[in-house]
Amino acid sequence: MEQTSRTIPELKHIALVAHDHCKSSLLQWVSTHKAVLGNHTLYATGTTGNLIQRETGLEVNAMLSGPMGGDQQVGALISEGKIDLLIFFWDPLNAVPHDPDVKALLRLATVWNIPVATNRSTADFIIHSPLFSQPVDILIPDYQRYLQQRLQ
Ligand SMILES: O=C(CO)COP(=O)(O)O
Repeated sequence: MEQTSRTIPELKHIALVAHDHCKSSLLQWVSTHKAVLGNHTLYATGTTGNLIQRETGLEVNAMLSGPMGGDQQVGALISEGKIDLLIFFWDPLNAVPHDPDVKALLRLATVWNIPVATNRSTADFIIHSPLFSQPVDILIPDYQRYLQQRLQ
């Protein structure tokens, strides 16, 4: 696949997602970094987003709840280049009914090469990275060229 680049802007669009046993951990992380996160545009799956809003007062664009399609909505935004960073505390110790959607979300984040944290220490590394507070060029699939080649 040919690649092109896009710029992750200084003010980022950040998606926040947590499975039920990981929600308290994500809420603590968001509270710790509330001042920084408040400068960015936040998205989340339904329950996670409403809990963040309620507990921290941060404004969050809440999708549907994960099992009802929220993971897929976040994945669609990633495919459209509308999400710059994914913080997804997924639960490695409990099964969820929408496991294919979880896999699909993580897959699309990898396809579109956005930074992903699946646990708290990675989230800490990301938010403390100098790259977090500046514009960053990332390589992404060159969709237009991909389409042109397929239509030849
Ligand atoms: O299930 C989820 C992610 O797979 C999260 O969904 P909720 O935020 O609605 O709990």
